[in-house]
Amino acid sequence: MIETIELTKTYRSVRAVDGLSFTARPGRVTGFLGLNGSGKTTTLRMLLGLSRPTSGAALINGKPYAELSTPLRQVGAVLEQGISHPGQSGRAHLIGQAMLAGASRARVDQLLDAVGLADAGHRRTGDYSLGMRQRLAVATALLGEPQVLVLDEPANGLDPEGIAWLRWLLRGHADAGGTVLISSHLLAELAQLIDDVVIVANGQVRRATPLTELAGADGVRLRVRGRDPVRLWRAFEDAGGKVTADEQTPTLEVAGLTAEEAGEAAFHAGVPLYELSTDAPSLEQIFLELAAA
Ligand SMILES: Nc1ncnc2c1ncn2[C@@H]1O[C@H](COP(=O)(O)OP(=O)(O)OP(=O)(O)O)[C@@H](O)[C@H]1O
Repeated sequence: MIETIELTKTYRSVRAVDGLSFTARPGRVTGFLGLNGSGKTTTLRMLLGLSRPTSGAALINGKPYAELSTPLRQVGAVLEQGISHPGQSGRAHLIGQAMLAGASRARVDQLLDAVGLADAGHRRTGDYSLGMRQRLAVATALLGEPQVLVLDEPANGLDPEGIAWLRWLLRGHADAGGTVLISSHLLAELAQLIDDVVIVANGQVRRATPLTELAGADGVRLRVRGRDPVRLWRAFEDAGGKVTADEQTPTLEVAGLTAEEAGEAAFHAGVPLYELSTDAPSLEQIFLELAAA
């Protein structure tokens, strides 16, 4: 479980994180989304004890990172910066980290296999591609078999196959009861993966909701064309809809009514309809609207 409570971080005049409160729950993959500079990395760094909050709290399983008794066994992290020495092999890097996390060599080999680096384990990490470095970072995060995973832009540098692999891995972790928090500035990249979404802008939460409820009924617009647009307009407004017109065509756009309600209203007004369709905004559109400061 991950929780931030009124979390705030200021750098001189910049409020990088501004009273941020959200929860990422076990069994769920939570997407932490915002445009560049919205405060995601700063928040994750505070969760991982790499930066101290100006005020508020960032908690892993109910405690600040610094108070966790066995942090590497409770939380695994993939951060943007490289973590390994370029001259070291991937396997040597993992063995060094395994000692800190109290993990065995058998676990190192098992993880190299699980992240698709079994054949590249002996190669210098300096020669790894960005995607391979991301895979190594994921293996490092998993060493201590932590319940909580925090990943900052992990899809960076991964090809479609790598993204599919990451999705499979994180889904499995959450389905086994783990908590996964994953940041990105692209909703499209995560839409197939996440259960819940927390959208931030200017260091504040704009929306925290299950992904399936992000669009909500308010987001759906109807496109309606009929014989008498003026009477239709009035009928829809009388039924509680909010109507706008497309200037180029006699088509009305209606918010706040279902297709059934609009059809009934047109019928009662005695206006034949030529077209009635629903126009749901894409998740990306909604995200961009919410994320724009
Ligand atoms: N060490 C620092 N000193 C001063 N300002 C900082 C520092 N770290 C972050 N900031 C500022 O805080 C704000 C939030 O930055 P942060 O890196 O958390 O955003 P982000 O959402 O992770 O962005 P991105 O998607 O580009 O990684 C930005 O305005 C940034 O310039």
